Amino acid sequence: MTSPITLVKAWNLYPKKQLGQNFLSDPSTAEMIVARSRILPEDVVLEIGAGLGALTMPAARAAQKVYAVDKDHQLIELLKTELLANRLSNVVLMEKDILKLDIEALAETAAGKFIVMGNLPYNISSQILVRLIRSRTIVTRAILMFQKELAERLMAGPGCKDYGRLTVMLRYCSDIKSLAHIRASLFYPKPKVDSQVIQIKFKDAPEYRADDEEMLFKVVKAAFGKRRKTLRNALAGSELHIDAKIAAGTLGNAGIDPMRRAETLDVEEFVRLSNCLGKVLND
Ligand SMILES: C[S@@+](CC[C@H](N)C(=O)[O-])C[C@H]1O[C@@H](n2cnc3c(N)ncnc32)[C@H](O)[C@@H]1O
Repeated sequence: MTSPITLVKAWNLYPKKQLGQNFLSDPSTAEMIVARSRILPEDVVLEIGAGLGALTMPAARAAQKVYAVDKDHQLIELLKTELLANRLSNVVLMEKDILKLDIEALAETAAGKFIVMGNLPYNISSQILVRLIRSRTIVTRAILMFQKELAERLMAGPGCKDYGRLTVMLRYCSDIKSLAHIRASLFYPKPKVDSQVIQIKFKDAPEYRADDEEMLFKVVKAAFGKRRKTLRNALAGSELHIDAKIAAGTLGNAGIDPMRRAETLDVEEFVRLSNCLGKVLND
């Protein structure tokens, strides 16, 4: 792997802050991440934000095929040359905004298990995660690098200040674990904070199934939208368009004290609440 500083200078590029361009500059760290990802020769990988190819190249050596997506035209051109120089012919480069990519359609064309990986642009990490949760029937696993703060939020348990909307959505449909901690000094340019690599393994079926998943995600969003408020007030002043009386009654039916706050509820309680609210709204 040619160092990012050398490549960036040779191609007269400037890392773009608005695209979250902090390139992993240590090849052994990239190798370690791919090794811990346990990619098999039959696997197909979708890499989000390929950049200068730090993860693309070791992933291509491990997998059957890699779809490497990046929005930046210059980086795609550069990576084309790097892949040729490294004789890697199983990478399909895609110059595309990941938020506009039809992941389901791509996965359907893939003959093999579909694994998503990436050192995510920090400014759209949460949006990407929500998209993956919605596309999870076709994604076996995701191995994603996040800024440490977001990673800690994703791994938090009920009662913690970091526990939030994405934590509950992920806990509902996946098992997650930390694969590695990566120091900020291993990126160019150096970001302000360290990163963490997390593996998200989507469950075949949730342990506590919501009758209506969209309703569950709306309830979770509403509850954490005003996390300082009691659940009764958070739900009442939300996009669910229910008043405080209905909110309190529904919480009571679900066996949840209306005076509790969102961060104290576990996934099973959110599912119960969403199922009760679905019944009330459909009556
Ligand atoms: C943190 S860098 C990671 C680069 C490389 N994977 C690495 O580890 O060194 C994030 C990459 O995502 C790309 N990117 C940013 N926004 C994107 C978007 N909406 N769609 C696709 N790629 C995007 C950036 O151009 C950048 O190359």
